[in-house]
Amino acid sequence: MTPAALTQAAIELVDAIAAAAQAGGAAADTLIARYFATRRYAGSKDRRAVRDLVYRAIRAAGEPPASGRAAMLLVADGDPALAETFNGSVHGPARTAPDEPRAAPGAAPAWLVERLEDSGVSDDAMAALVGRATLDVRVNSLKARRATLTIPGAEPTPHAPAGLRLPSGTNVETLSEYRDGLIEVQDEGSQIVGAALAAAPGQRIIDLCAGAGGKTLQLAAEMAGAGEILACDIDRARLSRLPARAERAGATIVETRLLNPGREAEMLADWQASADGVLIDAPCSGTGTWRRNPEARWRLNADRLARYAAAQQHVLKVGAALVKPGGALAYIVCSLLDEEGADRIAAFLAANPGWQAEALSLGAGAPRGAGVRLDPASDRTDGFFVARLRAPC
Ligand SMILES: C[S@@+](CC[C@H](N)C(=O)[O-])C[C@H]1O[C@@H](n2cnc3c(N)ncnc32)[C@H](O)[C@@H]1O
Repeated sequence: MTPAALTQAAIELVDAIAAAAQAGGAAADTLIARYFATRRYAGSKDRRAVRDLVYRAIRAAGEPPASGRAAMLLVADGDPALAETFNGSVHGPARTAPDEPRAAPGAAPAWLVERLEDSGVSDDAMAALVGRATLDVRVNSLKARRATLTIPGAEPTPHAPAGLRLPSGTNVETLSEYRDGLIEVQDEGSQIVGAALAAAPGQRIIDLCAGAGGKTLQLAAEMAGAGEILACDIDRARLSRLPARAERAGATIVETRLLNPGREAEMLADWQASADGVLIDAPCSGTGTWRRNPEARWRLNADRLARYAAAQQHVLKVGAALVKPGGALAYIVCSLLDEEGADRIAAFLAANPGWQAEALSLGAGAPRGAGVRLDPASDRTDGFFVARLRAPC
């Protein structure tokens, strides 16, 4: 494909991605894969180049752009070679008109910038939220030690004891260490907050919002494969991926239980007030993971955010009832917004006298409300809020 044709393809894709984000449609990666499935003439180098342009445009435009072309022109303003591809050639974009509008630059839509500012998120952290993510894996201590793994280009992550940072673009799934369950893809921030429960061997632990089990497998490793973990979720597709991952990781103490929304307490009656620890990796807006899905900030609106807060309050209530007297509850969201993090914990503590927030020393992050917050500017991780609460005895 010619450079102009690459630009045109990227413009078409940004159009589709912006429309889908606002209509609750497919994610950018899915749309890019679909686009190329019907354009076999594009080689792998072309696909990489288009994908790179698409993500540069998504990252640059804070508000959903009026068009893919307006977003690409914004990027072209800082890239003369890209600007030259607006040359009116056969498969390329039309020439730029005088005073043609550009998409609005920024880290996020204005209403979200305001909410992030209200949550004490600095300009640097906001800009880093849409930067490029690192590629981190967690060494599975059930099968391996970080010090003895020799993955080309891998460096220990600065804070998480089992983390390795791989060169960007590494195809992890082709590594024998991955196939043999010695490593799992997991951002360093996720490893740091996942350790906040401080689960120990022999304990009975519930991972209430386990999804496909990223943190369940971490808990199993921290527990040295001794004890019991019940991994739950309301999403059948996600939870069904966990048993195969657990088998690969040698995590034999994990059982799964699919919950019906609204009937969680009933379906967990056998675990009421009996868990040593409950991990709640709550459903959230994912503002902390925009580095990986920058179009997600075009997807969010105030109603959705309010629904997340209600869901968070709900899972906190369900999870707290499962903790035994004196047991621990760790609450995590991959968001920097107080309304999903610090405010949810403040509301829980106000409504549940006797519960106490504990000080956390995670080696990263900064105090926020009753918990700790990690951000991509200070910690070079995805953004997270985490708090650990102790149940009354
Ligand atoms: C942030 S994701 C979990 C990610 C996962 N812990 C990991 O480390 O990969 C949040 C999960 O909460 C689940 N969820 C939402 N509402 C729930 C509920 N009422 N009970 C249990 N799980 C719920 C969602 O289906 C989703 O999989």
